[in-house]
Amino acid sequence: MNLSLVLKLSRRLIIRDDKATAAKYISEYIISRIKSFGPTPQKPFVLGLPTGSSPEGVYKNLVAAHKNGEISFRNVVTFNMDEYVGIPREHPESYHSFMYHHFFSHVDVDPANINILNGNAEDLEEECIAYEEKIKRAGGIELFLGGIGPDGHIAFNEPGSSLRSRTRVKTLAYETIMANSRFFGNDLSKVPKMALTVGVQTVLDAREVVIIITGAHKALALQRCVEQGVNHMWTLSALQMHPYAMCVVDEDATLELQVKTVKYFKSIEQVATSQGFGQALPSEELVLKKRDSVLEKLDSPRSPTANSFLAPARPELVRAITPDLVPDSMHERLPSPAEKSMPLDGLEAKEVPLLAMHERVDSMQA
Ligand SMILES: O=P(O)(O)OC[C@H]1O[C@](O)(CO)[C@@H](O)[C@@H]1O
Repeated sequence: MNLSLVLKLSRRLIIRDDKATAAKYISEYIISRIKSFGPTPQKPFVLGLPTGSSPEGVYKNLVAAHKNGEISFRNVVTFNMDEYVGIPREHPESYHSFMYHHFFSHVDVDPANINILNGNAEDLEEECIAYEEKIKRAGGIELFLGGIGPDGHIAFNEPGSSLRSRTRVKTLAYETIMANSRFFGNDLSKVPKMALTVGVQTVLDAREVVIIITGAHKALALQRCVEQGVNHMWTLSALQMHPYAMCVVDEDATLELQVKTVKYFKSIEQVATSQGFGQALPSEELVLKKRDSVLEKLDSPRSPTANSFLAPARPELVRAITPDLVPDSMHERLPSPAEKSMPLDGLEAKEVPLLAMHERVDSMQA
C-alpha cells in the first residue's frame, strides 16, 4: 500500500508554534516539491502564488535558499492569484510591486515565466479569460500557495462567491477593504475597491493547494473552514473537496478550533512522522504509471478478475427479467370479504393475553 498517498489525504492541517515556523514548514515543503518534480524547460513546475503579509516569511526563506544555492526557479512558471484594478503596476502596493520586491527580483525565475493579472487591461474580462487559458496551456498549476482573508476568502473570492468561479473581475468586500487599508495609510478612500482574481474553481483545479493561515484574526475563518461544511460564505471551505489540500497554521489561528480537532491533527502528524512518512505527494507520472499497470493486470486474460466487470462471475445467478406489471386498479388488489374469512392454515393472529412481566417469565419456565 502506498502509505504516503493515504497520509497525504488525511493530514490536512499542520500546526506550528508561530508565523515563522509555519513559513519555514511551507518554504521547505515547496523546495522539496520542486526538487522532486525535477522541472525542465519542456516540463516546468507551475506554481500559484499569493501576496499579503502571511506569505512574506515564505518568500524570505525561498530567497535565502536560492542564494545558498539550494534551489533554482529557472524552470518554474508562476501565476499570481490576484491584482488590484485601477492602480498603476508601479504603485508600491500593487501586487506586481509586492511580488518583485519580495520574491522575483531576488531569484533566477525567467521574467517570461511570470504571470500576474493586469488590473489595468483595456478589457478586463478578456484579461481574465486569457489568464485561465494561459494556466491551461502551461499544463495546469502543480501547487497553488494561498493566503486567506479574515472572512475566509481565498484569493479575492469574497463571501458568496460561486465555488465554481473562475478568473474574473471582483468587487471587494468592505471587510477586505478595511483589512487592506493598513497598506494605504489607513485611508479607506485610497484602497482599490475592485480586483481581478482567480476563481475558487481555478484554485481547486490545481494539483495541490497549500494555504498559510496565521494570527488570531483568522481563527474564526479557520474554524468555519475546517470544522464546518462547504459553504460559499467561507470560500476556503471549498478545499474540503480537494484531494491534496493542506493548511499550515500557527497556534493563534487555532484559537476557535475545538481542542479535539487540534489534538487530532497534531497526533496524526506525529504518528506519520514517527512512521517515517512525510507529505511527499506521489508524482502524477507515477500515479498514471500505476494505473496503467493495474489496468493491464485487470485486462490480462490470465487475470482472475479479467472481464469481471462485463461478465457475471456465476452465470446461474443472473437475475430474471422482471415481468411486466399488469395495470390494475388499487382496490382490486385488496382481498375480497370472502377471501378475508378464509382460514390462514394456523397462521391466524391469536389474541395475546395481557400478562404482567413476572407472569410471562413464570409461564415460559413452566
Ligand atoms: O496575509 P494577509 O496580509 O492577511 O492578506 C491576505 C490577503 O491576501 C490575499 O491573498 C489577496 O491576495 C487575500 O486572500 C487576503 O485578503
